[in-house]
Amino acid sequence: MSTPTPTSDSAFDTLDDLAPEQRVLVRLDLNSPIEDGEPQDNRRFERHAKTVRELAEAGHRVVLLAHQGRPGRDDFVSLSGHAEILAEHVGRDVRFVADTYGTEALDAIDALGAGEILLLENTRMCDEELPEEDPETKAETEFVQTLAPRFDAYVDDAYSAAHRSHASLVGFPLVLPAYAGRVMETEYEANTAIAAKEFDGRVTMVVGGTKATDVIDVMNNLGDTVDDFLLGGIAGELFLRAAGHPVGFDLDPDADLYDSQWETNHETVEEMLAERGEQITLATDLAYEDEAGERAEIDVDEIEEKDVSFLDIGTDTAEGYADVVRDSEAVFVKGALGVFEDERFSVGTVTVLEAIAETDCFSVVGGGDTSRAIEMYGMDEADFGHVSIAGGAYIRALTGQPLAGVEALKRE
Ligand SMILES: Nc1ncnc2c1ncn2[C@@H]1O[C@H](COP(=O)(O)OP(=O)(O)OP(=O)(O)O)[C@@H](O)[C@H]1O
Ligand SMILES: O=C(O)[C@H](O)COP(=O)(O)O
Repeated sequence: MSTPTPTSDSAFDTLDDLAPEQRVLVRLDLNSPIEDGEPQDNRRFERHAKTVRELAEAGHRVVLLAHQGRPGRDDFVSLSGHAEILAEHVGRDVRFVADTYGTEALDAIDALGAGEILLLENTRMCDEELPEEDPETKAETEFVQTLAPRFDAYVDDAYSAAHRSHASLVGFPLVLPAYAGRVMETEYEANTAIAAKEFDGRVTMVVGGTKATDVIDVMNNLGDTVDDFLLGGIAGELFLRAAGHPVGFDLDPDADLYDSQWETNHETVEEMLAERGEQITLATDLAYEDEAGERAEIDVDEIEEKDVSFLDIGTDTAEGYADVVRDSEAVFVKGALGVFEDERFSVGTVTVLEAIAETDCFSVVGGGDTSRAIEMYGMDEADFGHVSIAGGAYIRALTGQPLAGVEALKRE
């Protein structure tokens, strides 16, 4: 395992460039799963806590901005619970004020002492935050114009939200000296490595999960960089269907996993198989639930009827993929190879992740859902080069698209 580390010639000014005793406004991404109205602890808290602790220990006054959910959805809640979880990870008190830039927020900011930490309310509760607009427009909003004069510096740690051109992400870098936080630096380095780094040996990409269009875009963008794409999940089944196997169909008329994605993507998938099929490895066996509720497996060549739902790649395929991983210099993961949340169907995802963990390769594991398999099956995150906390931003990086928040932060 080799760890991607920030380079000294960073694209950004970083915390190393920050003057002492500043009033800093810090954008985090604490967007989390919500259960019964409460945020659930996850990697994002642990990662951002390091940036926040570093700033507080250095004696800065630290004011935090973050968002949660979207208006109209169940996960659109206050950040009061987030402050408690973050405080546990930072090991210091994190005050919370249920206001973002009104009088209550401004008073709480003014009352903050050196080394103290304050989290403001969900940025998406401000009307000016969300509409996707250019940085100049966002910089002129009342939200940005009211908060900015209270601070000496803006620190952006929210790589995983950087694909959004929202006020708290792209407005402040235009009006305050802007710096990348530690999470921003590390995520940026790791997630752009596939395009930016030169690898001498085999470069492998493991792709699966439920979003076939994302997978196809990633494969098309990285076709000249990656030697082997190892496929699984829904995306893998759609490729098998294009290769003529009776898999990758919605069997339940209410389900919408395969057929609409097939309609959108089948011509592209057929072309990809015809033009560069040698780069693309498909499962040779698949797993399903038999009548006794047990995991059962079948060779793809023996599947004659479309009468079962497949929930994982088979054991032979998983071992073959693990061999490719062990022979790779770099491995990137986007999406799970099966429904790993059910232990019976975790074999593909876990076998491949364990192979990455034991191989001395450069590795990045991304996708909000997929990276949960690491702790769920007792693997040590330290055995991976980088486990990304980004979902949509990771996809955009892998498909070669610029991220508005990253562009706004880069040095002129
Ligand atoms: N054969 C399958 N049938 C149904 N679901 C599957 C199958 N294979 C994998 N999955 C599901 O794919 C999910 C992970 O893929 P997803 O497309 O959500 O990608 P991600 O990159 O991890 O997450 P995100 O894009 O949300 O950050 C897992 O929750 C897993 O249960
Ligand atoms: O959780 C995420 O991926 C980011 O916080 C972005 O959230 P959004 O998709 O609601 O904009």
